[in-house]
Amino acid sequence: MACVPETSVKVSKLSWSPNNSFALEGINFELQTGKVLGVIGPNGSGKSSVLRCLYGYIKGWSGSIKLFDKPITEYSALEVATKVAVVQQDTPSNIHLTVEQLVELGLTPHRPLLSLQRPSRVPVLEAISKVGLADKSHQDFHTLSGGEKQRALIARALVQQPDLLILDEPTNHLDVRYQIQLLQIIKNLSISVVISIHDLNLASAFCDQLLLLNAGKVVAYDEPEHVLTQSNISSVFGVNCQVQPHPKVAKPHIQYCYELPTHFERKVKA
Ligand SMILES: Nc1ncnc2c1ncn2[C@@H]1O[C@H](COP(=O)(O)OP(=O)(O)OP(=O)(O)O)[C@@H](O)[C@H]1O
Repeated sequence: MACVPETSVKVSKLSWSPNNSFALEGINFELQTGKVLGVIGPNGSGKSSVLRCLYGYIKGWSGSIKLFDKPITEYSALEVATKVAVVQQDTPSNIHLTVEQLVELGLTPHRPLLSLQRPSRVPVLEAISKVGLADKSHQDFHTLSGGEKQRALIARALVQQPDLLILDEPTNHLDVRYQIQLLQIIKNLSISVVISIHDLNLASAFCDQLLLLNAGKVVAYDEPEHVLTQSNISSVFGVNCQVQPHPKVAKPHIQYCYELPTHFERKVKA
């Protein structure tokens, strides 16, 4: 039996500077196999850029990125496609496929080249039903609501059966029930997940570890209770809040005081 590496992602000294200014500078973190890492931080702090480096969309970075103990630069495109599934932040608008056809595309990396045989619909229908779109499976993707589109793309990623799932703000179009449901599904997959997320309470409840970024640098990287401190939140996001253990899930829960501090200087890139 193939031995599963303990670490799915290991990032060391990752820097990226488009336009001669740092978008990412000296980023270090690693993700244990089967765990969920939440990437948090204010707008423009570098969350999507970190994710894009991980799935090979951004080139020209420096440092080291290893996926399952192997440098990402040594992977072929097909190897990445079979191991890593990605749900990007922006939902594409030019897909003219039904939900079922779109989700079926998730099976493509696993199909033998030139295979004419239609793959089994079972995993496709299961994934569609998991994200609550069973009644929309024949509807055209481009006619779905924003949240439905996002769930269809997540179903496509699930069908891919990746070892590593990368999700860039997957909850931003979802209502609160679907946000919780999606994060429960992700957690129950027991695969390695890197997810960027704006809702700090959801990040706290569902992520094993958090990477807090500000202006392209790591401010904190640890378990939620050590990252989501009142002082980190107010200094990075510029909001007043109180942090207490959630009464049910024993993770930090943030209550915002809906008054902004009078002095706050947003950090900008170097
Ligand atoms: N291709 C690019 N060329 C130049 N600058 C870029 C490029 N991509 C990202 N940036 C800059 O890098 C910084 C980080 O962007 P990124 O999208 O990673 O932030 P983010 O934390 O995901 O933000 P948000 O929460 O708003 O989605 C921003 O200042 C952005 O303008």
